[in-house]
Amino acid sequence: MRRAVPVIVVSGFLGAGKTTMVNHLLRSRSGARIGVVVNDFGDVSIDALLVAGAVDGAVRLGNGCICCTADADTLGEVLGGLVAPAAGLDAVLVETSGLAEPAAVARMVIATADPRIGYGGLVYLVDAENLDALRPDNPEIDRHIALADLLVVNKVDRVDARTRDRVLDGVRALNPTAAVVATVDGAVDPGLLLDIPDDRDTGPRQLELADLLVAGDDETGHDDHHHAHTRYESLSVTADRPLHPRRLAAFLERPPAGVYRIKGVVELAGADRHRLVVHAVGGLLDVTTAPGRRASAQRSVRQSDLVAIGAGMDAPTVRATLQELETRTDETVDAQAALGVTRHLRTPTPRRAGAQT
Ligand SMILES: Nc1nc2c(ncn2[C@@H]2O[C@H](COP(=O)(O)OP(=O)(O)OP(=O)(O)O)[C@@H](O)[C@H]2O)c(=O)[nH]1
Repeated sequence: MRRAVPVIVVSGFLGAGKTTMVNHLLRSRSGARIGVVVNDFGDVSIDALLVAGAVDGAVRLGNGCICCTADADTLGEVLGGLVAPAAGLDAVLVETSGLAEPAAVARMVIATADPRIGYGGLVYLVDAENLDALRPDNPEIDRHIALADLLVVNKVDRVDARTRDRVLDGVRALNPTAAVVATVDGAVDPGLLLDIPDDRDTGPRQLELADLLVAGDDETGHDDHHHAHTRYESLSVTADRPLHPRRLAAFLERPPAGVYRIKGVVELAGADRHRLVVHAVGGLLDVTTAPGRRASAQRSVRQSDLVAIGAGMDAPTVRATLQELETRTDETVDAQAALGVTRHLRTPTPRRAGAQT
C-alpha cells in the first residue's frame, strides 16, 4: 500500500520567508516531487515550479487567509487532487498566509479523513531580524512557535551572532521539543522535511535512507558558515530482536527533543507480530503494513530499522531511547501491547489463513 502523501503546513509571520523557503525546496533538486498549495499564487515563482517539475502540483486557494476562507472540505478537495497517485507527488507544502492561524490549518489537514493524505507537521518560520520588535504587538507568535514541529529561524544573515543565538535560545525556551534550524533565505536541508526518493533518475545520484545516516555523521568542514546550522541530523538503529510495542508507541508519539520526524520498518514483539512501516511527525503516526516479507541477502526479515531525523537532537539520549525499544531477552510482551502501534494502521492488516506473523 502506498504511504500517505505527507502534507506539511508552512507558516510564519508576514515576511518571515515562507515563500523563499518553499521556492528553495522546489529548486533543491532533491528528487522529491513537491506539490504546493498557496494563498497567493503570485508568491511562488513559476520558474521554481518548472525547475521542480511540479507544475501540476500547484494550487491557489482563493484570496484571503486560508484558515478563514477554507474549511476542511475545501482543503481536502484541493489536497485530494494533489495526492492522487496520478500526480505522483512525494509531499505537499501548504503555505499559509502570514496572518493564518497555523493550528487551524493543521487541524484542517488532519481532519480531511482521506487515507492518501498524511499530516507532515507544522513548519514555522521565525524572522530573526524582526522577532523582538514583532512579539509585543503580536502575542500569537509565541503561541505559534510553541505549536511548531520544526522551527526555521530565518534571516540570520541580518543579525549578528549574539542576536542570532539569543533568538535561537528564545524559540527553544518557547518550544523545547521542536527541531530548530537557523537559515538564510529559508535554505533548510530538504532531507529534514522530505523523503528523498531513491528510484528516480533526476540527478547524479539519489540520496537513500542510508545516505541520510551518513549525512548525519559527516562532520567534514564547509566554507559555508551557515551550513552547520541548516543541516539536519539523523540517527538510526537496527534491532535484531522485535521492538517493544509500548515503548515504540511512546517514542513515536512523544519523541525526544529536536526530533522532527521518525521513519522505519519495524517488527513488533507480541503474540501476534506485525511487520510495519512507521512514519511519525508531531506525535502523529502513519502506520502501514510492510510490503513483502522477503529478506535480502544481508537483512533478516525480523530486523527493525528506525531513523530519527531532526535538528538540535541530543544524540546520546535519542540513540539510547532507540536502543531501548528492542525487547530484552528476558522480557515477555502481552498481545494487547501491539495495539499501541497497530491502532494507527490505516487499513487492517490483511490476513491469510494460517499466516504466521
Ligand atoms: N536578507 C534576507 N532576506 C530574506 C531572507 N529570507 C527571505 N528574505 C526576503 O524577505 C522578504 C520576504 O520573504 P518571503 O519569502 O516573501 O516571506 P513570506 O513569509 O512568504 O511573506 P508573506 O507571504 O508576505 O507573509 C523577501 O524580500 C525575501 O527575499 C533571508 O534569510 N535573508
